[in-house]
Parts: sequence; structure tokens; C-alpha cells
Amino acid sequence: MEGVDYLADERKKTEFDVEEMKIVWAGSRHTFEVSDRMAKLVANDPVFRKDDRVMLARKDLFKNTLRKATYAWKRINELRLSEEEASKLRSFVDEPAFTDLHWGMFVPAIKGQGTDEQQKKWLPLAYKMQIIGCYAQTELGHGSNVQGLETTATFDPQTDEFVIHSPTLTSSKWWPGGLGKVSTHGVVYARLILDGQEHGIHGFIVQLRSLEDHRPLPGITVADIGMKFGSGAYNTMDNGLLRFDHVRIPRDQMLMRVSQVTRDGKIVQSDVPRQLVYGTMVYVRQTIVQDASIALSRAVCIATRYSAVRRQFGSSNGGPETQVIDYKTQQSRLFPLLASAYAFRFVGEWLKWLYTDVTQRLQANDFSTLPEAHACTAGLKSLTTSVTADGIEESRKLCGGHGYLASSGLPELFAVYVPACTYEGDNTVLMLQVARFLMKTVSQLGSGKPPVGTISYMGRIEQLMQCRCAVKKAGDWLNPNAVLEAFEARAARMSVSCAQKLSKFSNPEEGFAELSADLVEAAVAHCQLIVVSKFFEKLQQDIPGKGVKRQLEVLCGVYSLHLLHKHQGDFLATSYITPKQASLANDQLRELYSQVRPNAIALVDAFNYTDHYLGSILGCYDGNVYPKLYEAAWRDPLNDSVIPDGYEQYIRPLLKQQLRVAKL
Ligand SMILES: CCCCCCCC/C=C\CCCC(=O)SCCNC(=O)CCNC(=O)[C@H](O)C(C)(C)COP(=O)(O)OP(=O)(O)OC[C@H]1O[C@@H](n2cnc3c(N)ncnc32)[C@H](O)[C@@H]1OP(=O)(O)O
Ligand SMILES: Cc1cc2nc3c(=O)[nH]c(=O)nc-3n(C[C@H](O)[C@H](O)[C@H](O)COP(=O)(O)OP(=O)(O)OC[C@H]3O[C@@H](n4cnc5c(N)ncnc54)[C@H](O)[C@@H]3O)c2cc1C
Repeated sequence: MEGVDYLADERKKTEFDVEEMKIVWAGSRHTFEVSDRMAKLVANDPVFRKDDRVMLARKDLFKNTLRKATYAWKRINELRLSEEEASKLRSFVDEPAFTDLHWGMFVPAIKGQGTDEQQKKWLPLAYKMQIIGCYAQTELGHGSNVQGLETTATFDPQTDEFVIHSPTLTSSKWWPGGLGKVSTHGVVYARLILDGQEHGIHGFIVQLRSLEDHRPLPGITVADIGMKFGSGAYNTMDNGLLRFDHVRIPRDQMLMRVSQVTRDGKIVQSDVPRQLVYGTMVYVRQTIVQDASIALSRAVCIATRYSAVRRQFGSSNGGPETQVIDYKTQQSRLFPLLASAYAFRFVGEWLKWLYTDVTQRLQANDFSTLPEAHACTAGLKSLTTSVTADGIEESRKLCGGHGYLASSGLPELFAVYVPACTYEGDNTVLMLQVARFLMKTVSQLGSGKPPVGTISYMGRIEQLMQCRCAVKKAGDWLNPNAVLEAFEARAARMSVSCAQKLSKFSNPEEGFAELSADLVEAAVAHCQLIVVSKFFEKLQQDIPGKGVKRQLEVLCGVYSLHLLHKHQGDFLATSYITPKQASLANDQLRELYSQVRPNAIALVDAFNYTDHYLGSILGCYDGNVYPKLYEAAWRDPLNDSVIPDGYEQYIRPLLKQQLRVAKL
């Protein structure tokens, strides 16, 4: 029935102010209002419909994306939207497109690595979309190993130009989003060669296609790399391949904030560290952490609402069966994901602050916090995307058979999201960067330079190596200090253990390679500690609204204790807790699930997602799942006719043949 709220009874159980929780989730009242307005604008515009996406063939799918992306740009201009509003509008359109890379990487690369003069020349064109750009770093042969890229940029002093060339098949650029069919320009990463000498990897602005007829410029071969995982999903994006045959660009198209090449072909290094060539990746990793909470919360919203609608077993005296959300097993799989979505939201907020802070310091030539910013963005990108990808798949299973239907929204969400574990740095490769940072920190302990920021806990290494958990009863695990000390002791002990093993190798690089699996585990422990501690820090803020803070305390408890339970092997092996204390943590966790239960629907309502954005029958706000599933089945093109195409050609002859066999 239209207009009936099938989740109304659930909503009546709520013990906190949902409207205030929406503000906490959004980050501020202003952000909430902008998001809410943009989400509704997109949801109410039929051009942004997306329910037929998984049915479209690649060419139609791609053209449809072009239509939506250009229409979105038209609306952004007509409505004179601010940068913040425009970016929200694009995210609610919810379809990967060339514009993501243009705004998300091409523009930031020029901003971060271009000189003032270069920014003045290129940014106005990019801001008006008079040129469209991509980020062309990865090659067929190398993605993770950036130093291994093969494309060359050789300076020709005769003409004051760089010659960009792809010397081998494996040097072909491979993957850049927006490159395949749309981009007119790219920031291309290549090995700089001056007078026969190599000078490392640098970024160059290269025009790829004519601004008149869109044909590739002379010397350039460019195409799409082909279909990717899943239907719909990331196939809306034209990830591309690109080869250069001695393509000439003016000298001033090398991005020269970090190093400059002079007219006579000499390199001049500025005070800026060379790692800033990697700066765009740091920026994007930070945004990916913020996006993880969005993707995970979408999946959890669908699984939570459906778990309250779905009933199986347990009917007594002809009464209703049990809502599957009431099964403890369902809660133990679902509620940690719900808590993780909130945890990632808050750590993403903090990481944005850290990134802004490091950017301001860099502008003042203070590079001291760059290593920590790199470790935090790399580690948290890795941790949050891995948990989110697994969490979307778990949400699908939490919805039983119906979760496998495209109309649940979960298969496409998974297919779109899962490459986040690979792009912008493979998650294992990134955790190894965190491990390097940790080993360096441990080796410098006692050098008189106290560790600061997220590794300041290492400054209390002696205490953390010796302390023992003081928990005596389950409720003691609600004490933030008890939880924090447990996570600090676990992380510190795992790092120290790795450092001790490393010190036995005469060749440290060999040791690092041999111990890399243990090192990744230590890095994960460190990153989980950051997420837990940022959740506790959030709780120290003034949080208005009836019962809002209380709910967040419960979620923080669920987040930290479920990690403690899942990784109890680490906590036990490092001898910080006893088996009895591990068991008490689990008892407390179960109790916390009971406290989440009456508030579960309201906690996902607080994400404020429109039905359009969720794109899921199972997750629709009113919970009226069954009629909608039934109607959607009839909309499938296979049901356009009662007798399917192919009956005469295949089914009829088959049945006839079986008849003959039966007669024999
Ligand atoms: C709101 C808009 C958002 C839009 C977002 C759109 C999303 C669209 C979806 C997809 C886009 C995907 C785009 C891409 O995938 S682009 C390609 C990304 N590629 C990678 O991430 C490659 C990964 N590899 C690397 O980053 C590096 O090569 C490396 C693994 C870090 C190793 O590098 P290298 O060999 O040079 O370095 P070393 O290990 O020798 O380390 C040298 C020292 O440098 C430090 N370091 C490394 N990286 C950084 C950095 N980024 N910043 C600062 N410092 C860095 C490292 O720690 C070493 O320091 P030390 O002190 O130990 O010497
Ligand atoms: C959807 C999508 C969009 C993309 N968009 C862009 C883009 O716009 N621009 C761009 O330039 N690139 C883009 N990429 C490329 C992406 O950044 C790379 O694929 C990514 O950095 C991983 O590199 P790789 O493919 O070389 O993986 P590999 O490094 O080959 O990884 C293969 C395996 O080897 C392991 N491995 C590699 N090195 C080590 C090591 N040192 N120690 C231990 N294990 C290791 C990895 O963990 C992994 O299991 C995109 C990729 C995808 C999937």
C-alpha cells in the first residue's frame, strides 16, 4: 500500500533524537542542509534515474553516463551552485564518470604540483571544463612501483620541448579513468631525461585530443581498456590505454613546483621534498577514507531495514515469525558494520583535518608532518576500503537470497566499490608503507626525539610493553581508558616484536621482505588503534540532542570490542589480556548489541539517504519490500513476452527430441 510505513513500529522504539544524529553524521548543520538539498534535487529529476543501469549494453551505458554528466554540469551552471554543492550533486548522481577524475585528480594535480604561473594558465580552462583532464600514471607493466614507470620525457634543448615517448608495450598507460574516450588532456607521469641522465618521475600536462574534432593528436594512440567486473558498475567509466610516439610538448608543461628544468636543460630542486610528486595520491586517499563510510553505510542501511522487515521461524500460536534482526547471529554480523560506518565517518573527518593541516604547513615550508600524513592516509585508505568491500558483501549475505537480486542494489554497489582496494594504491602495498613508518619510529625511540601525533603512544613504550589489563568484570570494558590501553599495548607490542625480528637480519631490506606478512598485521593494529582513538575523541566533543551521545558511546563500544573479539589472538599472544578478560569483552559486546537493537532503524535513518540514492528495494524507507520486488520482476525485459525469444529455435526442438527419446 502506498504511503504506509512498514517500519513505523521500529521507528517508535527509537531512544534518541534522529534529526540531531543526522547533523552529527553530516559533520555540521550546514553540510547536512547542502547534502539534503542536493540529494533531493537529484532524486526528483528523471534524467538521473538509474534503475535500468545494470541492463544496459556498454555503449548505451557509456552514452547514458555522458548524458547525465553533461546534464549535471548544465544544472550546476544554471543553478550557480557553489563548489561544495556541485561536488555533492555529482556524488548523489552516483555514477562513476570522467568528471570524477577531472575534478578529483587532474585539477588537484595541477593545484598541488604546478607553479603559480602554471595554475594561472591551466586552472581557469579546467574549471570551465573547456579542457577535460585525467590522471595518467599507471602503465601496463607497473602500477604500484611508481619508480618503475617506463614512459620517458626527454628534454630537447634545440626546440625547448620535452619529447614524450612510450618505448615498450609495457610502458603503455593503462587504467586512467576518463582517458579512454573523453579526456582532452592528461597529467602524464614519465621519467625525466636531461642530457642522457635520468632524474626520476615527474608530471607533465599533455594534450591528447583535438579541441576541434576530438581526434587523437599526432603520435598519440588512445582507447578504452574494455569491460570490467560486474554489470553497470564501473563500466560507466572509460578507463583508457595510451601510447606516445615522440610527442612534443613545450618545456613549461612539466609541472614544476617540486623541480624545475631550465632553458639550458638543467634541473633545479626547490626546497619542497620530492615526495610531493605523489601529493595528489595523498589527497585522493584521504577522500577515499571519507567515501568508505558512505559506501559502507549504504550497504548497512539496506541490510538493517531489510533485516527488520524479513521474518523467518519462531512463530508461536500462529503469531508473526521472528524478525531476522532479532537473531543474535544476525546482530553480531550486522551491528559491527553499522558501528564501523560511524567509526569511519569520524576518522574520515579527522583525516580531512590532518590533510588540511599538512597542506597549510607545506605552504609555509614546514615538511615535518608529511611522513605521518602519508602513513595515515595510506593506512586508513587500506583499512577502511578493505573492511567496506567485505562489509558490502556481508550485507548482501545478510539479506539472504534477495540480496543477490540486482534490485537489492548490493551487487552493483559491491562491483563499483571493490576496486577501491586496488586503485590509489594496492591495500597491501599501502600497509607496507605504514609498516616502514612504524619500524622507523621504533628504531628512533630513545633518540631524544619524542614521537608525536598518531604515534605518540610509542613514547610510552616501556609502560606499554609491561602493563597488564585490569579488567575484572564485563562492564569494565566500557571504560575508554581500558580499551585504549589494550589497543595501544597490542599495536606497540606487535611493532616492537617485528623490529626485534628485523634486527636479526644483516640486510634490513631482506628482513623486511621476509617478515612482510607480520609487518602488515602490525600496521593493521596501528591503524585500528587510530580509528578507535578518533572515535573516543569524537565522544569528548559537545554532542547535543537527546540520547545522541549515548548511542554513539554504544557504537564506539561495539566497534572496539568487536575488533578485540575478532583479533583476540593478537591481544592474547602479546600477553596483554587473559582468556578470561577476552571472554568478558565478548559478554559486554553481546550486551551492547541489545542496546543497539531498538535503535538500529533510526541509526540508519540518520544517514538521510533518499530511496533514489540507495537504489535498493530491500532498503527502501517504508520497508514495503515484497510488492516492490514482485513488481520489479515483471519489469525485467525477459518478461516482456510470455513465450521467450528463442523458444521456436531451441526449446521447442529440444522438447520434441525428448518426446522422441521417450517414445523409443
Ligand atoms: C572528491 C573527489 C575525489 C575523487 C576521487 C576519484 C576517485 C576515482 C577512482 C579511482 C581513481 C584511481 C586513481 C589511481 O589509481 S591513480 C594511481 C595510484 N597509484 C598508486 O597509488 C601507486 C602506489 N604506489 C606508491 O604510492 C608508491 O610508489 C609507493 C608504494 C609509496 C612506493 O614509492 P617509492 O618506491 O618511491 O617510495 P619508497 O618506498 O622508496 O619511499 C621513499 C620515501 O617516500 C615516502 N613516501 C612514499 N609515498 C609518499 C607520499 N605519497 N607522500 C609522502 N611520502 C611518501 C616513503 O615513506 C619513503 O619515506 P622514507 O622516510 O622511508 O624514506
Ligand atoms: C578501477 C580502477 C581505476 C583506476 N584508475 C586509475 C587512474 O585514474 N589513473 C591511474 O594512473 N591509475 C589508475 N588505476 C590503476 C591503479 O592505481 C593500480 O592498479 C594500483 O595502483 C595497483 O597497482 P598494480 O595494478 O600495478 O598492482 P600490482 O602491484 O601488480 O599488484 C598485484 C599484486 O601484487 C602485490 N604486490 C605488489 N607489490 C608488492 C610488494 N612490494 N610487496 C608485496 N606485495 C606486492 C599486490 O598486493 C597485489 O596482490 C586504476 C585501477 C582500477 C582498478
